[in-house]
Amino acid sequence: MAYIEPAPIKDKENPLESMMSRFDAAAQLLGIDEQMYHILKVPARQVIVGLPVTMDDGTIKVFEGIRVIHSNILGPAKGGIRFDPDVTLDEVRALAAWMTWKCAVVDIPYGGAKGGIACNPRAMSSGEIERLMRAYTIAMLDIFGPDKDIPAPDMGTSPREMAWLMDEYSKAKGMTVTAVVTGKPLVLGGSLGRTEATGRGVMVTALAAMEKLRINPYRSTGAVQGFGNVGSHTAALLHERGVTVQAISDLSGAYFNDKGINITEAMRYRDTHGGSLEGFGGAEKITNDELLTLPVDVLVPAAKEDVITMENASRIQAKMIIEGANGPTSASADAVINEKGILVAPDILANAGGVTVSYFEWVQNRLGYKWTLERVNRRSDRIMRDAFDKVYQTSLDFKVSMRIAAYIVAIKKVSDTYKYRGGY
Ligand SMILES: NC(=O)C1=CN([C@@H]2O[C@H](COP(=O)(O)OP(=O)(O)OC[C@H]3O[C@@H](n4cnc5c(N)ncnc54)[C@H](OP(=O)(O)O)[C@@H]3O)[C@@H](O)[C@H]2O)C=CC1
Ligand SMILES: O=C(O)CCC(=O)C(=O)O
Repeated sequence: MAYIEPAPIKDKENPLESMMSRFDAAAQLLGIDEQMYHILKVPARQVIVGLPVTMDDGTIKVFEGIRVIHSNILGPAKGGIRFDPDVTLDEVRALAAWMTWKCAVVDIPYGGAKGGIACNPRAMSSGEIERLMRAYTIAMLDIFGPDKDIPAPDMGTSPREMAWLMDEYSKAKGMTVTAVVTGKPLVLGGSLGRTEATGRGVMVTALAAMEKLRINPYRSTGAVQGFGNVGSHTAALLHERGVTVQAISDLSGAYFNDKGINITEAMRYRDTHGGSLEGFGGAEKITNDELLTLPVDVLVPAAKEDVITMENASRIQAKMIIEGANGPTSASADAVINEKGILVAPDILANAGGVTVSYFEWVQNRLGYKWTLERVNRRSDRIMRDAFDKVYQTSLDFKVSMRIAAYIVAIKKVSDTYKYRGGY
């Protein structure tokens, strides 16, 4: 297949540049005019706030809180909040744009947003994190809202933080507003299935890709980088569908067993050892880079951006890469990966199960009703499979990789919406 791909970026990449180079390639193929190009490129709103927080030792530390709304043309903006020491404005801008494209790929009525605070939640007490989250919520009171911008968890945040956000927002509004945030604990109006939804979508995508490559899951092997929300549930669900998951990892390193890792045991170990796999037995310790280059059928990067780069792309041996993380492949690695004939299900398709079930959570909150797990899973599986088929067919029609095809599907939907709405 002849691929039309973005030009490689020479210097160290940042996620925003990676996102933009794929966007440019797809926009060019679609023949987007210059005005529309600029409308789609520039974020609708970017907010940076200073957040003074009293630390446990009595000192006051000021954090920088970011929220970027890339687009709200399809509906309220939607996207997670990241707590990580490496958070930058460019990263959040890229993540917000990816949310716009992701929601369009799975055809849910949301725009894209993302939030981030540069902090190290592992080095903070629960009280310090709670005060930070509440301060961020108050600072974003005019930004957030069930019809405006609806946050959710991302790296370093979980249902616990979403509960604090919901509580602080509700107190400020003088009423309980469950639909202001998704990924909440069940008791506060969270949806059944949201915790494992992103991993489940990754699994559905991997099985669809295996079908195309005629790989029998029961005779297949996999490796998953990252063992947080996305990685651990992906590993568990792939295992449940017959895949021998030979390697898992977190920041402490990677753990390899060619007979397969016991994922339930690994999750239990992590949960009883301060959230880390450090010291996990029954596996050989390898590096995260070695995990990425294992000769497996399915590779799932589910940790963070730019882990598959020009430097290691030529050593990747997997038959398919199913992107659980946002932006795990640098744009400069695309051409090498494509030349090797590796099927890549891109982030804006493969990890869309999370926001899909977040959408279901918001719908349930607004209806004041609760769906069964069976209904949530059935509907999200169908959305994920339909999106996969649409992107796959687009890649055949345009003779491009699935990544560029996903951008084509998304950009077409968002630009058509702008054209019909007009008014600019
Ligand atoms: N949560 C969600 O619903 C969604 C998340 N995503 C994306 O998935 C990715 C992971 O998010 P999520 O699972 O929520 O995050 P979590 O914070 O729950 O987990 C992140 C995992 O990645 C590991 N990790 C971090 N840095 C590295 C590294 N350099 N090498 C190897 N492992 C590393 C962490 O290890 P340790 O625990 O040791 O720090 C942890 O196991 C992100 O890109 C996020 O944007 C995408 C869609 C939805
Ligand atoms: O569930 C959501 O609303 C957003 C999840 C998210 O941040 C993502 O898909 O990257």
